[in-house]
Amino acid sequence: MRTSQRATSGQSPRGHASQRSSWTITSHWLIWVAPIALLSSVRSVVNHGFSVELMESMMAVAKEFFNLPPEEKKRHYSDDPSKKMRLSTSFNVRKETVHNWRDYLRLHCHPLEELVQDWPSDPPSFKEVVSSYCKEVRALGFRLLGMISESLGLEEDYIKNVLGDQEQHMAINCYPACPEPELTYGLPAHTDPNALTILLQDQLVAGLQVLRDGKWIAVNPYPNAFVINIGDQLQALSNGKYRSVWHRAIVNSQKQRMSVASFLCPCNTALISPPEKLTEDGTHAVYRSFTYDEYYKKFWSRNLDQEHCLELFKTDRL
Ligand SMILES: O=C(O)CCC(=O)C(=O)O
Ligand SMILES: [Fe+2]
Repeated sequence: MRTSQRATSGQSPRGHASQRSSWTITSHWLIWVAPIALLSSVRSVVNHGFSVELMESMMAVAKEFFNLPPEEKKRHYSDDPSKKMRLSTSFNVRKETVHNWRDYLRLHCHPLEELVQDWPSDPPSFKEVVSSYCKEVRALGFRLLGMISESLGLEEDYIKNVLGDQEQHMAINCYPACPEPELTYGLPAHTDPNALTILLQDQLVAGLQVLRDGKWIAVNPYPNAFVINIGDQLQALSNGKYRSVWHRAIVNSQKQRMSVASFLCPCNTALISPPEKLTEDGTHAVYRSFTYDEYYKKFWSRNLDQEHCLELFKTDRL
């Protein structure tokens, strides 16, 4: 399913890959995650109350799925982004001319009971493990949103209420070993269009990088940690106080790498607009109000390598 293509950016994807992120939070994440996230918007969190066995089972079943024979997997293949369960490749094969070295299984996960029956039944434990994981990840995401609200001086449930009955999507990413890794990306630089992303990384193979002060920095796997990415919607809602993080995945010639990204997304009708509390001192709204539906359609109508989608919603552009 994959096609090797040249990366669009002239910059070497391997630059800075060996640097270790200094941002990993090793303890007291409940205390630290919100204030630190104000400064920069990707964090590794541990002591998160999430079952380590479940994290391991999730990664194991993800690997098992991608190790199935291609004939078995291909029944799930689709390039239609509106499908609620599909196996696909690269990012948006209908739009892009340059593809990336990634296969992924994308699942809509809420409401779980309505969706789970359409998920793969091979490996046999897939539905059970992934459903349990989705439930736990949702609860963790809500705890984080509560902390982020409070860090902005808002009620704990403010953001959760604004985002409505949140959608939840999952991308199980598989980046096979690539014979010419310097020519391509697993995923090129992008920000996540949703509110909050909870990323489970392969413990054995590194590949995630984030942009900080103009440099790409490796976020290497850390035992039992999740990486938390702020997405575009929290940037808009917080009037730019939280920033959605530019990140990318590089590939290597030796080993397949996996990651499991869980995306909490506002419901389609949620109105994304900064709370009065953040503008009452005369600070102007950086972005015009929009519904998530409007944003999401705009995001998927474009390529990942274009200007940041949020730029199109800036008030000083009107
Ligand atoms: O594989 C990774 O570490 C990053 C995945 C990612 O950014 C995504 O699925 O949006
Ligand atoms: Fe991402």
